[in-house]
Amino acid sequence: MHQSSSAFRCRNVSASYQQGSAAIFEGIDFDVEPGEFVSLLGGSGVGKTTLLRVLGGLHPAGKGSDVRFSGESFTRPPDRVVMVFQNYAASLLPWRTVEKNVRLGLEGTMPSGEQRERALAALDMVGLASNTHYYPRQLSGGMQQRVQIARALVMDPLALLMDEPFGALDAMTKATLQDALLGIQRQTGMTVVFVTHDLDEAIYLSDRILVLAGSPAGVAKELTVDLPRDRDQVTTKADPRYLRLRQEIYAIMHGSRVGGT
Ligand SMILES: Nc1ncnc2c1ncn2[C@@H]1O[C@H](COP(=O)(O)OP(=O)(O)OP(=O)(O)O)[C@@H](O)[C@H]1O
Repeated sequence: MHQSSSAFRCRNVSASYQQGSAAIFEGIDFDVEPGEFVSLLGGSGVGKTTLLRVLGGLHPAGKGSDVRFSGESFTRPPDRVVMVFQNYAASLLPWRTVEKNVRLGLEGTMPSGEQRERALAALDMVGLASNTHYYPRQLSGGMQQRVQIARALVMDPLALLMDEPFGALDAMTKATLQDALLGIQRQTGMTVVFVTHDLDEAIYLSDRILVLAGSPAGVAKELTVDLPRDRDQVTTKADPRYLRLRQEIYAIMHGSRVGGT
């Protein structure tokens, strides 16, 4: 898996659900650099999922929008841009083993041996190398979400678009998967755009955070997370810079100012 000149570029991006109806968001401008981890953070209904779907070519951007991946505009999902959804349980096929679920996207594109090799490599990355023959019903929620991530990784993505992938997991499992994701990103160099409404999760994972707010929504704030990489659930979250960012973002999301900055 390799890094290339892939990145998102958004200018004046808007979207709505019906022609002529009010925009969910408008005037959105941002770039995502190759290998960067960017979170879209905001309250429920602000439009995070819709924006992610626009980046993934699954929802049309409004008139006058300019959305590009690797310098190219698109109207369908760009090659090697892969989505990971929150609802992992519903998207695994119960009659297929873990390995067969992961191979799904490769079928018909390469010989069986190669599919298997790639599936096993992806499962190894998410820590499921010894569970390849399990069926989804034999897996915990966290393991099912690991399978989903492996299913995305097997496509050799340049960019992963993740929609609250850990939203339904307990705190412990969530923390473990956050660290697994950071490890995978370091290893692959892929670009990640991550939707969450959990500000701690956004700070812990990201290089940069875009806070969406308003109706129609816009980018209320763009913050660089100046915390060292090699993050750790305990020490990173005790870092004064982490706490300052947390305070600042909380104030933006709750419409008040904290600390007078
Ligand atoms: N299929 C749809 N048809 C019509 N309106 C929709 C559709 N999907 C979402 N919306 C509306 O678009 C707005 C943004 O929804 P979206 O799911 O993008 O927000 P979100 O920030 O991801 O919310 P959440 O955090 O609750 O998932 C909401 O007002 C929602 O009601």
